[in-house]
Amino acid sequence: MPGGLDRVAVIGPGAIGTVVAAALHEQGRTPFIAGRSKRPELQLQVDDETLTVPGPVHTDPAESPGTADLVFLAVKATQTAAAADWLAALCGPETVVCVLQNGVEQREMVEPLVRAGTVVPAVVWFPATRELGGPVTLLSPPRLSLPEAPGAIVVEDVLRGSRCAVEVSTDFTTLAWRKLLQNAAAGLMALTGRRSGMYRRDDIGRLMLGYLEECAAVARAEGAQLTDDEPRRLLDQFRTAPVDRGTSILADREQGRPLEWDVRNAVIQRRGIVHGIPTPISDVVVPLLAAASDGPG
Ligand SMILES: NC(=O)C1=CN([C@@H]2O[C@H](COP(=O)(O)OP(=O)(O)OC[C@H]3O[C@@H](n4cnc5c(N)ncnc54)[C@H](OP(=O)(O)O)[C@@H]3O)[C@@H](O)[C@H]2O)C=CC1
Ligand SMILES: CC(C)(CO)C(=O)C(=O)O
Repeated sequence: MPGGLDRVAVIGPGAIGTVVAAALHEQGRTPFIAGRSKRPELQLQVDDETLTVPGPVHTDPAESPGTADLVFLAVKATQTAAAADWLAALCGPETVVCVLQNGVEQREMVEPLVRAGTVVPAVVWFPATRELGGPVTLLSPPRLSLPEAPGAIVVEDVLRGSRCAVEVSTDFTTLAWRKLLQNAAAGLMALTGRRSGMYRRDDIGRLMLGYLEECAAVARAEGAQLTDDEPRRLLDQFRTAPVDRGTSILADREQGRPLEWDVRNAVIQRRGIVHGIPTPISDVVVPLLAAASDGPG
């Protein structure tokens, strides 16, 4: 981690963490890399180019170089608690923690683990995949949305001019829920073991529209400005995507890892209860995802 004002760290050098680490490295801001599995370096495949981010990936919080100015947290939401020692080792009162995770509850989940510092959620719009033991592949240009909030300016400054675009929004609630709808619907792929092509089926299209209407009703109650045609627009987006386009929750299912069913799907059910909005499709989808993830059996 370089000295001065650019002490940047990435916790969780997986698909998303590697993309951000590469964007930082290309800008001369090579981050300190905090992970779970030892590796000498990170590799990112972008079209025909392979970018290498010098490591190593540190796996012991005792190896922390001290507090960072900016920490990107890119572990899965199911892994956040296990990354608490890294957060403790890298965060001081001036540290900004930018949470690169799906969901709408990043602050509630991460703030209790950051004893000092400011937590800023981000919407991660780009897909990236990670082969076990292999490089990460970037599938579309990296783009983040952040709320107009303390700390967002630090993220914007650090990534300015890099391959990872940062947008600071005055209506983050709408963006975060729009992305959550996308993730909730993508969760159906983890149930079928199929990719985007499955949304072209009429029966799945009807199920998805009903599910998205339900999610949109909860999102609106939470303050998101979603238009009536949002569910149809999203369905069309999934139907026109390449048939083999996956999603990180499907990758987790295929690799036998715990699924982010709580932050991506159950949250709609939970917030529906708060607002008195029925969520009959979630009431079927969520237990199936939870059981697929956590068993028993
Ligand atoms: N992949 C995608 O296309 C997108 C993902 N997202 C979201 O981004 C977040 C990150 O997802 P993604 O990058 O796909 O996940 P990955 O599984 O690819 O990466 C997670 C990384 O965190 C590491 N890790 C696990 N536990 C710890 C720990 N205790 N301390 C430090 N590092 C740890 C993992 O290590 P190990 O190598 O040992 O597994 C892995 O390198 C998720 O919330 C996801 O929903 C959002 C948009 C797109
Ligand atoms: C690919 C994308 C952007 C949409 O599903 C995603 O958020 C994920 O894979 O988790």
